[in-house]
Amino acid sequence: MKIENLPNEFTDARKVLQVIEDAGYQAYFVGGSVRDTILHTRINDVDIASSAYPEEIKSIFKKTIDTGIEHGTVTVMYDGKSYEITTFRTESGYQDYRRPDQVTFVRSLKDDLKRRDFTINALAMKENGEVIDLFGGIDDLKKHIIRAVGDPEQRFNEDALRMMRAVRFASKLDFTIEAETFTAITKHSYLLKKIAVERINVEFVKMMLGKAPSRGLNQMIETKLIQYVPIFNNYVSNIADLATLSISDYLNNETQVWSLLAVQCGLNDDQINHMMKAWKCSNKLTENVRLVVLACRKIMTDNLDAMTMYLVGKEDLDNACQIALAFGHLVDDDRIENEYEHLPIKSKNELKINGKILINHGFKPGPQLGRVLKHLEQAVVSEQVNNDYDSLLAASKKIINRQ
Ligand SMILES: Nc1ccn([C@@H]2O[C@H](COP(=O)(O)OP(=O)(O)OP(=O)(O)O)[C@@H](O)[C@H]2O)c(=O)n1
Ligand SMILES: [Mg+2]
Repeated sequence: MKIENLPNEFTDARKVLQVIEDAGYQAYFVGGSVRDTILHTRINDVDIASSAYPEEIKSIFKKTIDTGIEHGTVTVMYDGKSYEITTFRTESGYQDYRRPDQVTFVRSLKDDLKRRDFTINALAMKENGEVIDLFGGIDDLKKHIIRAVGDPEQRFNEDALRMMRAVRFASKLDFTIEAETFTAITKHSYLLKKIAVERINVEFVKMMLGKAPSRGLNQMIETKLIQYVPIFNNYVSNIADLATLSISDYLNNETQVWSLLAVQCGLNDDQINHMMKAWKCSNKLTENVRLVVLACRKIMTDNLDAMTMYLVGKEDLDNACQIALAFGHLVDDDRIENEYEHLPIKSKNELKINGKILINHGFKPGPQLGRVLKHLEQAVVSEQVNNDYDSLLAASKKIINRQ
């Protein structure tokens, strides 16, 4: 196969391949970028592999950075852009099911491709668009199949994360997992215990945001991978129920993914914190998920009030609407957006009074002042007090007298 019009992502990188070839070595595009070009889908990153050893790459280009030199990766700066170039390599050892004990640089493309995870990822492409397909990757792309390169058991023993990658690609592309590969995952699913949660997280979220997340979830249950991921091992029936919904029509981002799961598993705030910690998600993301879940539950019980909209904010309100839609709730998102737009204020900075002004009016600095401002915020949002200086000052005095 030869691809005539390479996507723009390759335009500059082609020059780098040419420079390496002119120096007498081989260089190819490898991995996801070749797969996605054949599928006509968006390319994530362009990886380059070469027969040149790292030291040789460094002697060809003026400016390089030793990114992961022990694994054979050098970053090359060329015409103001950076490119990661990895020497063809084989790997051996894998005592810990995630890292090779030894990486050996080789000159043969075939040796490099045969240690890769799936046939659709073991394609290489020359600078001129010619695709090298040594393991039937193009055929599998056509037949919509995820198939391990060579012996699937060996591939999963080398890196157990690849089992999650299989369900990720099956969902992302809406492909089936070939029978032997599927059986090998079922047999080795327990090895996922060895893998850092951060790496599982990346694949899991990509799976949920794929074309066929229900397929991915069902495969995680069938292969028992679900038993070896945090939290959801205790919610298998909730996950099975989730897989019956057409969630892919609604999910667009990571916040939605975790919020959907939290609502489906009926988690409270403490449990959401626990889930997010167990999956090593950031505090910021956790905060967003708590807000989205709060809003989503109110939307689904037709209880959405001004203060919740204010607290949650526009972006997460939109996320909450999407989750409610995914659960089949009829959501009038235009109405909700309109109500949000008409809130008297969107943030406390918009209050026509602040701590400093109140202090000038004789209020004492300290926690009590903070409470007064909080009250004012609530009163303005729920339209009990107008957002003007005089009304706010009067309301502040009333609040202080009450306390
Ligand atoms: N556990 C892994 C991870 C990666 N790879 C190989 O390294 C390539 C690049 O990996 P990565 O960027 O993680 O995946 P992509 O296939 O490029 O997918 P994405 O579009 O998400 O970048 C893969 O195509 C595959 O050939 C592998 O064999 N085993
Ligand atoms: Mg990639």
